[in-house]
Amino acid sequence: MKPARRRTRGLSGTGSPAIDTALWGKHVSFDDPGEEHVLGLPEAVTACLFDMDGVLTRTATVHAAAWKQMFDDFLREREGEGFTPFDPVADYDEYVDGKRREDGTRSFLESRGIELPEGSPDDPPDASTINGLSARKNALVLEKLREHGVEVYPGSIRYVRAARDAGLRTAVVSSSANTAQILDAAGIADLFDARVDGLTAKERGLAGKPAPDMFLAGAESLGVPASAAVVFEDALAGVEAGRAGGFAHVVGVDRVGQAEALRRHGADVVVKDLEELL
Ligand SMILES: O=P(O)(O)OC[C@H]1O[C@@H](O)[C@H](O)[C@@H](O)[C@@H]1O
Repeated sequence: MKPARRRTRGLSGTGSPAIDTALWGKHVSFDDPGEEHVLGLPEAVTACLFDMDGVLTRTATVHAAAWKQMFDDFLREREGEGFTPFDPVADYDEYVDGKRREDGTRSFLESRGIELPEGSPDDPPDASTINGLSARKNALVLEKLREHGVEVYPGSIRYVRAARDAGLRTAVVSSSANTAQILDAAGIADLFDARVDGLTAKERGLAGKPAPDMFLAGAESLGVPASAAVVFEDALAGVEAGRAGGFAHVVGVDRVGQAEALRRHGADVVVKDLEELL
């Protein structure tokens, strides 16, 4: 596949130094000051891998609320009213965001020194197991989504369309086992050539983020090497996965004021919304 088209920016001859793209959120010097790389991407990029919750859809906050409700109920039952509640920003970002459901449950409990048996995937929501708590959280997410519907980030959707118009291939790479339903509910499923999600990861035995496996599988399903693909992520575990996979570029999407942490975990650039790259 050909690299994305470049367009001339008309700055040649202005005597400007190499373009210091404030747009990218960090200093990036292009070789030729007369050219702007399409959509803020390095020239070698032919494919875009988008995380979903928090990048394409406003569902990260729905997940965070469901995690809080589930963990707070669990902690209250276990420790009484004096329990330390789940912090929907700090705990969510650090232990849960971007990870597959059971990994999120395990990781937060570990942070509190709580060990529970794994149980089995068909454990009911009232089972005191990793699978049981995960089922409880999923029931809450589905209830909230049914109640409120799914909203997209319009700037992200414009960006995905522009990427496709520029000849780039697109995939969704999300840890969520509810990805297909959420894309359908948002009416954006047809904007992607491939999908790797929590269910496919389980079926194919792929390690979850922060391991790079899901993104590598996304690139493979688009028929491109990691060196030709860019990762768009809002989660610390997600940018870490992008960095670990050796992708051409990792764009951190900062919806909650954690730009510095996204950079530390592997983002090459951080934007507040993909609109900034258009
Ligand atoms: O519970 P689901 O829908 O399978 O999603 C798993 C995880 O998917 C990720 O995309 C979200 O960032 C997490 O918050 C969420 O917990």
